[in-house]
Amino acid sequence: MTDPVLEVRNLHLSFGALKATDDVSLTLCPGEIHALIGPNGAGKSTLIGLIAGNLAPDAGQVLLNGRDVTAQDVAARAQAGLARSFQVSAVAPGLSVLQNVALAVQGARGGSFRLFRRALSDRALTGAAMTQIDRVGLTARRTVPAGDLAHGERRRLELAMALAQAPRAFVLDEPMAGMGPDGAREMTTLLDELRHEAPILLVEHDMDAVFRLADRISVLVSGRIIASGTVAQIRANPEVQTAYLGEERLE
Ligand SMILES: Nc1ncnc2c1ncn2[C@@H]1O[C@H](COP(=O)(O)OP(=O)(O)OP(=O)(O)O)[C@@H](O)[C@H]1O
Repeated sequence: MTDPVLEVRNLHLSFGALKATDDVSLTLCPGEIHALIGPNGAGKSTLIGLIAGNLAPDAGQVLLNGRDVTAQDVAARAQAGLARSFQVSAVAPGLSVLQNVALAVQGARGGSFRLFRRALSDRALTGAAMTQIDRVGLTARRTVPAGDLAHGERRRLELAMALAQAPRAFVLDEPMAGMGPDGAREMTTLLDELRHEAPILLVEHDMDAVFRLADRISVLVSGRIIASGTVAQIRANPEVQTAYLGEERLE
């Protein structure tokens, strides 16, 4: 079996008496989309925070490419290849799409942001940035200030910035949120392509998208993973139906 790119081992985190993360283990393997679903308050954001390094666990480990990163902060995990997108955003609204992505490329190469102006006139940098902009379908919008983008375009910009960091794993927090049906379909197609770049841990409430994209689904309820399996297994799991999906949503 291929080694997981991202592995979470027996993570625990309590807020006072509340067990927000209760002995959670999961893996993310090359090429896959592993969806994490669960009702509001199940602990999805907490788990993402533990994986990305915003939160420190009471117990357990996070491994990236087999290396224990539990003691590392957000920046160190990002440098190690963990690309988290959508809730924490570094998009500068006054800068163009191209400038934002060029800065992300520069940051990934360890460049100093004080060399900002030089970065924007560096052809190698802008060339690398354009490659990612083309991939997410924003070529025609490259000179537009990020602050003027429509919601779905902004999400694509954030993906281009994540791609610029040559990620080893994506952790995506509700990429379909706030999108209409067309936007959600486009994002679904894009994520389906990106999984080959780096596997995706996907937190998403849009069950159509989850059922279309996920190779595996883990269901989180009250901080615990109550089931993990393929789309077919999860749809057929009676405990999942009771706890979360509801029979009507499975039809
Ligand atoms: N900093 C905190 N202090 C105390 N309790 C917290 C804190 N952060 C989260 N919680 C609680 O932990 C539980 C899990 O919350 P979390 O936000 O991780 O759930 P979620 O699955 O992401 O929910 P949603 O789908 O609504 O975003 C909730 O009961 C929440 O109220």
